[in-house]
Amino acid sequence: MILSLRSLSVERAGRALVERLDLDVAPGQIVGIVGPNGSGKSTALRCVYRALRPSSGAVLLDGADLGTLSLRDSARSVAALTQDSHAELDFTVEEVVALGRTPHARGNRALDARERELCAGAMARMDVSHLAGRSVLTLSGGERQRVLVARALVQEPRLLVLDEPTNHLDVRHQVALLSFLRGSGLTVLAALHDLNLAAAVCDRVAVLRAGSLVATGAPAEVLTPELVEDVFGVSVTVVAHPRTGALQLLYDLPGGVRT
Ligand SMILES: Nc1ncnc2c1ncn2[C@@H]1O[C@H](COP(=O)(O)OP(=O)(O)OP(=O)(O)O)[C@@H](O)[C@H]1O
Repeated sequence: MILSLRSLSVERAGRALVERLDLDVAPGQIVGIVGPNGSGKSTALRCVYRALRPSSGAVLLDGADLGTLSLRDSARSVAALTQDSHAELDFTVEEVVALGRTPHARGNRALDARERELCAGAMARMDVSHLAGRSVLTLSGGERQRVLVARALVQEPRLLVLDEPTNHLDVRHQVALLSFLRGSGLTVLAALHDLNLAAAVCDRVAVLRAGSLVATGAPAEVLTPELVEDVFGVSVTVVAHPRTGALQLLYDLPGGVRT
């Protein structure tokens, strides 16, 4: 396993935000964490990218307790796109993407040819090459999100942690990002709100409710109408996509056909 959460618990102000969470991510797998607002998805991810220290339990990276690694060593292995990824400095897009190489750099050296190519490739992949010289302060939410994904990619991590990666992205860029992840061979742990996107992209889905794991497994096993009703309080019909066969959750929205 690249990543194992072992009985991970996080408490704040006497309340368990995450409670005895066990979760494994194998090499090349995409594992999604889904759950209602406030169920502990971001809190669990924060422990993986070391913005939070667990109250008990452990995060193992390649079998080693993450808490025993230096921050620099773990940053070489784990890249994160977070809910609080700030790009508040007046850097250009190109400069922000290049910052992804920081954990691998010795001293203040310039990027070598391979790294420059890596940055250019990640910017092209995320469709931000045309923004290279722009200040990140002037970007739209979705453009900024794509720049931050490019920065995480140039980190060449063993594990990519993504907290709501499709936030702010238009449909085209959502599909492009998820198709890229699917074909990339990257090992990914992602918190996702959209259950259809989770079903389309994840090898395994973990469902959290009030900090506890209620189900884990392949999307088709886990995302049943019963579970979605029980955990999210929403009634759904599950169908197979008529062309691709992919699992689709149809929400019973009010209204029906307008006449
Ligand atoms: N520092 C903190 N102190 C107290 N409570 C906190 C703290 N950080 C988060 N929480 C609470 O912990 C719970 C879990 O938060 P978290 O951000 O992990 O949820 P989430 O599943 O990612 O939610 P969302 O879907 O809304 O992004 C929430 O109820 C939140 O208010």
